[in-house]
Amino acid sequence: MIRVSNLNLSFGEEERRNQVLFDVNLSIRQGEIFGLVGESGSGKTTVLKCLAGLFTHWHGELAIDGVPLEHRIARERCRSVQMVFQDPYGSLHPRHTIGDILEEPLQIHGIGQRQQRVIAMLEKVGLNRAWQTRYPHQLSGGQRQRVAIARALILEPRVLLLDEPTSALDVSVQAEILNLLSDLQQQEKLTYLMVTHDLGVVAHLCHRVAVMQHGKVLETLDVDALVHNRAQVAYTQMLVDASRQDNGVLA
Ligand SMILES: Nc1ncnc2c1ncn2[C@@H]1O[C@H](COP(=O)(O)OP(=O)(O)OP(=O)(O)O)[C@@H](O)[C@H]1O
Repeated sequence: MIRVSNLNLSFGEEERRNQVLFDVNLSIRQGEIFGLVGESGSGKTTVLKCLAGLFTHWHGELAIDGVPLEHRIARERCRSVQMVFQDPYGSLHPRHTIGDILEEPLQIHGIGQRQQRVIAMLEKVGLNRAWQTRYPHQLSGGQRQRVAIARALILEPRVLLLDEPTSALDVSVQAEILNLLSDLQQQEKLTYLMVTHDLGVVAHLCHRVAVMQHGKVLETLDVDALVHNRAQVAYTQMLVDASRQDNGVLA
């Protein structure tokens, strides 16, 4: 469903050139929830941004559903791939109502029956039609992230790219949003590629995971193997041990 082949990306020119991705390879199946973990700065978000078309100067090959992605953002790509960002405070326009925020992508893509679609989508994410007239600042962090997820799904994409979707939320709200994402994935038969630093989230939600360090994928493994100490690479084992010591989520 998602294929990333020999993905390389650098920022800056000549002596300021900084290569941040080195021959990244990933192959994610239809209906899979695939995690990307690794230390800060290892390139996880950058991989998502290449797939979302937010970076276009990459080298290599990217494909969604067998269709190669071009080095520009194409309208059709928005229909098949959407991204949800970490910070629901920054990602919603503060002066637009929730109804406007959800309707805008439908308008841009010339899709009809917008009212019905907006209301149906609000209900899917656990809100209702009354939320249409509210503004982002009137919502809690969890409610904003529900709106961000609704906006990502309103064009009925098949792939969601999730960048730390719960890390800006209170612990009590994180589980709610993870459960919502899990339910939506099953109902809509979506494929997720999710960046997280939280191995507890990986254990709870993901089927497989790739471990990144310094812009490279060190290994890809089943979550079962991760949880049961069958990682091949010492760095992965170190992440697992650190997670166990921190909060016991993988204990
Ligand atoms: N627009 C940019 N210009 C220059 N360098 C960038 C840009 N975006 C990212 N980088 C660099 O690319 C590298 C990888 O960043 P990236 O955000 O992908 O890491 P990450 O693994 O997602 O980290 P984190 O978990 O902290 O979000 C970092 O060294 C970062 O400084």
